[in-house]
Amino acid sequence: MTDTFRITLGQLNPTVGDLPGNAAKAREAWAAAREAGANLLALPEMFITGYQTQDLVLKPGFTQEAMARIVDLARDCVDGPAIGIGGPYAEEDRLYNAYWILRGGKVVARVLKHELPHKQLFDEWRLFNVGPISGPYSLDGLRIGSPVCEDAWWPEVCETLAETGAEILLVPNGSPYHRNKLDLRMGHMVARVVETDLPLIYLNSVGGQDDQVYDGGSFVLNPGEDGGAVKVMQLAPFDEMLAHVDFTRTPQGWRAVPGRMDHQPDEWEQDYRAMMEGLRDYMRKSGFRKAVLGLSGGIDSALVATIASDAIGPENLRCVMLPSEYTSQASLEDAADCAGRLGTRLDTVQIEGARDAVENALAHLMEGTQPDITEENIQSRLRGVMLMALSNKFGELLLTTGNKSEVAVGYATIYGDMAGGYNPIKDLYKTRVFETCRWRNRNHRDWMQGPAGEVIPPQIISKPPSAELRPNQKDQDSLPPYEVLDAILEGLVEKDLALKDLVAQGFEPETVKKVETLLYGSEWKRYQAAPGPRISTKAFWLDRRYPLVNRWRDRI
Ligand SMILES: Nc1ncnc2c1ncn2[C@@H]1O[C@H](COP(=O)(O)OP(=O)(O)OC[C@H]2O[C@@H]([n+]3cccc(C(=O)O)c3)[C@H](O)[C@@H]2O)[C@@H](O)[C@H]1O
Ligand SMILES: Nc1ncnc2c1ncn2[C@@H]1O[C@H](COP(=O)(O)OP(=O)(O)OP(=O)(O)O)[C@@H](O)[C@H]1O
Ligand SMILES: NC(=O)CC[C@H](N)C(=O)O
Repeated sequence: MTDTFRITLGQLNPTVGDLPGNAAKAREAWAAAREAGANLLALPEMFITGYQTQDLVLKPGFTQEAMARIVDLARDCVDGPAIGIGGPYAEEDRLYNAYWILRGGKVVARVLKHELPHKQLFDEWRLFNVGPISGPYSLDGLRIGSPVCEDAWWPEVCETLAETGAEILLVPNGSPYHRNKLDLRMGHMVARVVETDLPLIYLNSVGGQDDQVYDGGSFVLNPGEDGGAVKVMQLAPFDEMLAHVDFTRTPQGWRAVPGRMDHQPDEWEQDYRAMMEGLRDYMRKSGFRKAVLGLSGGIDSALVATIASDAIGPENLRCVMLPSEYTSQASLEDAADCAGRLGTRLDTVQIEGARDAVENALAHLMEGTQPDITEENIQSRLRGVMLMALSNKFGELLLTTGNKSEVAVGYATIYGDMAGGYNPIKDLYKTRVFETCRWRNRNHRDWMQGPAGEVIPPQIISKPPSAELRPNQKDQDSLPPYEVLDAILEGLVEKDLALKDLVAQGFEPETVKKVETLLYGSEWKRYQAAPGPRISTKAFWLDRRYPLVNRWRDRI
C-alpha cells in the first residue's frame, strides 16, 4: 500500500475552441509532471475546450472532437502520471460537464458535474444535463473525489463522496474573478473540509475569456486538529504555473504536506491585473498585437492607455489626439505628457475639417434648427470614424474608454466614442478610476510592460472631467457628482435596491429618479457596447440582463 501521493496542479490558461492547443498544453504539463515523479496531473474544469464555451459546446462536431482529443491524450500519455482533465461528455441525447480521468492509455473514470451554476454570468442549465453524483476514483491506492467547481459550493456532493470512501477531494474549477472572490471561495471550501474531514485541493484556471478573467489562486486545505481547516498551500493569482502537492498517509488519514504560500495582492492590484490580463488575453487570443485609442488628455483614456501599455508594451500602442477648437491647450499638453511618460506613439488628427464637411453636407436639412447635442455627437462620431480607419489600415484593436459610471447612464455617444472592440475599464466606477490611477503611479510589478513611476500626469487626475464637445463643458454639469452617482448606481445595479431605500439613505429623490431613468434608458446602448473585463459581481452583459424595451419604473 502506498503512503505518499504527488499531484501536479496545472494552474493553466486554455483558449476556448483551441482543442489542439489545449491538448498540447496538457501534454506539456504531463511531461513536466512525469519528470517530477507525480502520480496525477490535475487540470482545471473544461480544460480541453477552454471555459466558458457558451453555446459552442452544443455543436455536436465540436463536442465530438473535444472528446476525441481527450481519448488521444490518454493514448499518448501512457507511462507516467494519470491525468484529470475537464471536458464535455456526450452520451445519447445527454451532454455533461465532466472531469475525465486518464491512466495507462485509457479513460478510467468520468465524473459528471451535478450542481450546474445558473446565476450571475453562468447559464449551465441551458447547456448541460445534471449528472448523477459520481463516486470517488482510485489511483495508486488513493481514492479521490472530484466535485466539479459549483459541486463544491454546496454540501451534498462532497458529503456523498466522503460517505462513499473518498480520501481526498480534488476540485477542478473554472471560476472567474470578481473583487475579493478568493474569500468567498475559501469560505465554501473550508465548509466542505469541516463537513467531510477530508483534505481539499482547489484548482482554478487562469486567463481572459471574453469578459471573464480566470484568476487562478489555487490552494490546498487540510482538516484542522480542532475541527476547522488549515491552508497549507496557496498559489499566486493570475500567474500560469505548475505546482506539486504531496500527500502522505497519517493515522488521521491523508494529509497534504505544506507547500508554497504565494502572496495575495490587495483588491486594487487584483482589479488592475484583471483589467490588464483581460485585455492582454482578449488581444492575444483573437490575434491582435497592436491597439489604438483616442487620448483626450482626460483621466479615462489616460488609464486605458496605461493598462494597454502594461498589457502589450507601449511600443504596440498608438495614441491619437483628435482636437477641435473646443479642445483646451491643457488637454493637448496633458495628452502629450501622458504619452511621453508611457513611451507610446502619439499622433494628431484635426477633426474640424471633417466636422465642417459633415455640417455643410447636412446644412440644407438642418436649416432653421439650433445647434445642440447633434453637433457635439458629430465630433465624437468623427473621432470614431478616424480611429476605426487606423484600426482597419494597421490592424490595431480600437479600445473604448467609458468607465462603469458612464456606461451605466449612457454617457457616451453611440457610434462615436463607443466605437471600438474592447473596453478595459467597463466595470470600473469613475470614483475607482481616480484611485486606480494613483495606485498605478505608486506601484510597478514585473507583469507590467509599461514603465514604472508616475505614468499618469497628476494634473490629469486632479482636473474636473469634461467631454470638451462645447465651450467650458464639465461632466458634472449634466451628471450628479461622481461620489453620489456611483453610490446610487451601486445601490441600483449591484444591490438591486428600491428607490425609496436610496432616498432613506439620504439621496435626493430627484437625483435617484434621474439616475434610474438614465440607467434603464441606456440599456439599448450597452447592448451595442464593446465588451470589457468583469471585476465586480454585477458587470454589464451576462451578470445583468435587462430588457431593452422596458416601461417599468420604480416608485419612491
Ligand atoms: N431605445 C433606443 N433604441 C435604439 N436607439 C435609440 C434608442 N433611444 C435613442 N436611440 C438613438 O440614439 C440616439 C441618441 O444616442 P446618442 O446619439 O449616443 O446621443 P445621446 O445619448 O443623446 O448623447 C450622448 C451623451 O453622451 C455624452 N457624452 C458624449 C461623448 C462623450 C462623453 C464622455 O464624457 O465620455 C459623454 C453626451 O454629453 C450626451 O449626454 C437617438 O438619436 C436615437 O437615434
Ligand atoms: N480630443 C480628443 N482626442 C482624442 N480622443 C478624444 C478626444 N476627445 C475625446 N476623445 C475620446 O473619446 C473618449 C470620451 O471622451 P470625453 O472627453 O468625451 O469623455 P471622458 O469620459 O471624460 O474621457 P476622458 O477622461 O478620457 O477625457 C475619450 O476617452 C477619448 O478616447
Ligand atoms: N464553473 C463553475 O461552476 C463556476 C461557479 C462557481 N460558483 C464559481 O463562480 O466559482
